[in-house]
Amino acid sequence: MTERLLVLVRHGQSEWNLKNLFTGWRDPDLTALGVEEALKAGTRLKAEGYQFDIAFTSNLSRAQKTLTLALGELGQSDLPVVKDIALNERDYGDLSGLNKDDARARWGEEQVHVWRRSYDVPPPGGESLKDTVARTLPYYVTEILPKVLQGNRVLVAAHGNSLRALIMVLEKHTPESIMKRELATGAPVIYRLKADSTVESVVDLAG
Ligand SMILES: O=C(O)[C@H](O)COP(=O)(O)O
Repeated sequence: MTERLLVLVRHGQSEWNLKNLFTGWRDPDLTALGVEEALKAGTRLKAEGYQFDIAFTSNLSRAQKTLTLALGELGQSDLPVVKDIALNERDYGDLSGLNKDDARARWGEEQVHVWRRSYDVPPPGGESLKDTVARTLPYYVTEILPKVLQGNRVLVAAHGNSLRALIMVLEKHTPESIMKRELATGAPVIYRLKADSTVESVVDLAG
């Protein structure tokens, strides 16, 4: 039977997650905790018996490092890895590098929440989740999904919002319900797809 396994994992804690800064396309490294979370993602997947045929990641170091560390724990350091800018984090535009609490003090709690979690309101100079879906979904459909449907076991290491963009489609969220779908750092979300590419089962190792 064709397995159609797709595992998504958000990178471990980054230096800028720790400093509470909007990150987007900026490229901070993982913290020591982030390294631990990435290793734990690999050991948890290994403990549950998962192995992969191909992995995808973004052009940003925090996701690439998370993938490398997880693959090391899985004993799969030589797995083919495809890196693409399409899986980068949502571009936070002018907010990039600003402290999230300072932004709340300046623009108000409500406005900052809208920028961070609404579907179609972009932060100044940046991408909304809708914009992020517009760049990640075509990549998913043309590059990732065909591999899954062919029976390859696929691991994707990327970012909170580039993965929420894919999850919106996979889990059929509405613009309202996606606002509440959070993704923990380093916690794999395991999907089995049906032959028609819809989701048969999902297990979020965060919850
Ligand atoms: O880019 C960032 O700042 C984070 O990775 C995700 O930020 P968010 O929690 O504001 O979506």
